[in-house]
Amino acid sequence: MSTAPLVRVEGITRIFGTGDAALRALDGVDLDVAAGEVVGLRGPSGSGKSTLLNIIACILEPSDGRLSLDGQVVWDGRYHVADLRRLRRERIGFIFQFHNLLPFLDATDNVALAMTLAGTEPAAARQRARELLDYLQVGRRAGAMPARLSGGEAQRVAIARALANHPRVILADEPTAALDSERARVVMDLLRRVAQEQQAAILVVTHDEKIFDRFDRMVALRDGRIEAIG
Ligand SMILES: Nc1ncnc2c1ncn2[C@@H]1O[C@H](COP(=O)(O)OP(=O)(O)OP(=O)(O)O)[C@@H](O)[C@H]1O
Repeated sequence: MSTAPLVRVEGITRIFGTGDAALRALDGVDLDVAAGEVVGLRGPSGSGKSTLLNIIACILEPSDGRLSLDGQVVWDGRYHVADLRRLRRERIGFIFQFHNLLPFLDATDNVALAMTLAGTEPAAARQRARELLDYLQVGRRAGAMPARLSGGEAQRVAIARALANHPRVILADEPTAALDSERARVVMDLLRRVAQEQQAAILVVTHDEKIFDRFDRMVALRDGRIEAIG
């Protein structure tokens, strides 16, 4: 296993628009996230948090800089990965503010689908889905449809789905915003456990002050630049 950080962002810049309308949403951002680390990313609205997350997820192309994942240069003026969709599916787990579960599939099948799309055989996918739901302490809701899950349960199912293909990089955009303090802490403690036990690198965008003490490190963005690291 390489000792390089799982996520390495070097001088990443993203400009939207051209000419007078050009906007530097990110301006030379450097950030490393190591295996086992849970890093928080905060900053005012419009400071570039989602832009950075989308660049690390290879959903959005940078304008300049270099992005490496697990020691491999992924972008440095162009992508060095032939199949970006496969990279996203197999190496990156994404957790959103709202769980985005498919309403017509139960909890198990929501998690299993992520695996069958990546080529896992359906019975094996369902078995691993149930194990993951147990791991996230929501196993007793394995057969429930999303509409019947509480916010905290649904978010834990969404985390199980994000973990389905053993990603080493997990990106979360406001994962606790819709949860009360206690449920938010449960979700964060589970993410910490995932980071440690699976040696994953986890980057979480958050405005949620009630979970600030749950991060190994907090990074603040302002106007597309890293403001402070604490
Ligand atoms: N596709 C786009 N086209 C043009 N401008 C964009 C686009 N996406 C983002 N921006 C601009 O880039 C800047 C950074 O946006 P971004 O969504 O990354 O901020 P954010 O910190 O995630 O904000 P919020 O907390 O409100 O979600 C903003 O000024 C935004 O308007």
